[in-house]
Amino acid sequence: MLKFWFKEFPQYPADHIDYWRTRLIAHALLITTCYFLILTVINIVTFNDHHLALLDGVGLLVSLGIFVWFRGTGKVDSASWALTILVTALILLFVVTAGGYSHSLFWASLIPPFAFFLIGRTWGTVISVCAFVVCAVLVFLQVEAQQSVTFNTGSLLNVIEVCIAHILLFRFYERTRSSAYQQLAIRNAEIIKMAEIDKLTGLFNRDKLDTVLAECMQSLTDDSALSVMIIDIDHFKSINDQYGHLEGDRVLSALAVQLKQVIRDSDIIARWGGEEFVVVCANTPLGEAMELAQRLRKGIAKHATAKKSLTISIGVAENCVGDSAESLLDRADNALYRAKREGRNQVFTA
Ligand SMILES: Nc1nc2c(ncn2[C@@H]2O[C@H](COP(=O)(O)OP(=O)(O)OP(=O)(O)O)[C@@H](O)[C@H]2O)c(=O)[nH]1
Repeated sequence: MLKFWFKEFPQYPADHIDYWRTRLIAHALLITTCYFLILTVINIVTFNDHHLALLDGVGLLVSLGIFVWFRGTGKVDSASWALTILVTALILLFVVTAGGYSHSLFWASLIPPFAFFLIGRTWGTVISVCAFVVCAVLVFLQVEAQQSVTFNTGSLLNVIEVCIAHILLFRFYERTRSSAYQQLAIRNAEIIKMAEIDKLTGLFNRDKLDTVLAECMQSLTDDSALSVMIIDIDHFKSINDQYGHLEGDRVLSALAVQLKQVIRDSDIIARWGGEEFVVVCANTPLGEAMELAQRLRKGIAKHATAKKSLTISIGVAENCVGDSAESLLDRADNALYRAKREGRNQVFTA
C-alpha cells in the first residue's frame, strides 16, 4: 500500500522488530495529512467556516511536519508517540465536539489498536483508559441530561464493558506480537552467529573471513597497506595421534585464545580450516606484519616443554596492485609451504 510514498529505512529490515511500526507511522501520517487537507478545503469552500478551516490547517501542518521529520530521521519511538498523541487528540476532539452523539463514540475504538501497537502495553493502556473515560463521561452527561434517545444506563454499562474488553484484548495481542518478534530477533542473531563463527574456537569461520577480507580489500586506498598471515600448527596430526582428538580440540581452542591475546584490536582472526588460522592485518605493511608473525610464533614456542612441544609456521603476504582476496591468500599459503619445507617453526613471506 502507498509504496510510492513509503521510504524504506535500511536500519529497519523486514525482520526488525520496528519494521511494521515504521510502515504504520508513515502510512497513518500520510492519511491524516490528506484527511486534514480535505477538511480544510471543504470547510473553506463548502461551509465557509474559517475557524474550523484554520484548526484543520494546523492539523495538516502538524501531521505533515511529523511525516517529513520521520522520513528524515527514522526515529521510531518519538514518531510513535507523536502519532499516538495526534490520533488520540484528533478523535477525542471530534467526539467531544459532537458531544458523543451520532455514534461518534465509535471512533474512540480506534485508539487502542493504534496506541498498543505504537507505544506498547503500559502506555497503550494509559492512553486507552483516558480516552474511554472521556467517552464514558460524555455518555453519562447524555444520560443525566435525559435529552438523548441514543443512550441509557444500559448503554453506558455496555460501553464500559466493551472498553475494558478492548483494553484487555489489545494488551494480550500486543504482548504476543512483541514477544514473537523478540524471539524471532534472538533466533536470527543466533543463526547469523552460527553462520559466521567457528564453534570450537569462537573465531570467525572461513565464510566470514572471505566476506571480511573482500570488504577490507574493497576499502583499500592507494596509500594504505594490507597484509595477511596463514598460521598452521606443526605436526598437529601427531598431537591427535598421541593424546587423542579431544586433546587436539583443546589445543586448537587454547591456541585461538593465545593468538587473540597477541594480535591487535584492529586485526581480524579466523579459523581457516582444521589446524590453520588466518590473521588479516589492515593498514599494515609487510615489515610490520612479519614482526607480528614472529611475535606470535615465539609466543607459542616458548610454552614448549620437554614432554609437549607446540610450534606454528606462518606464511605472510602483503596486498599488491591487482590482487584479489584469493590471490593474496594464495601467496600467503605458498609462503607457509616454504616455512614448513624449511623445517617448521618459521615465518616466511611470499
Ligand atoms: N582434534 C582435531 N583435529 C583436527 C581438526 N581439524 C583437523 N584436524 C586434524 O589435523 C591434522 C592435520 O594434519 P596434517 O595436515 O597432516 O598436518 P600436520 O600433522 O600438522 O603436519 P604439518 O602441517 O605438515 O606440520 C589431521 O590429523 C586432522 O585430522 C579438529 O577440529 N580437531
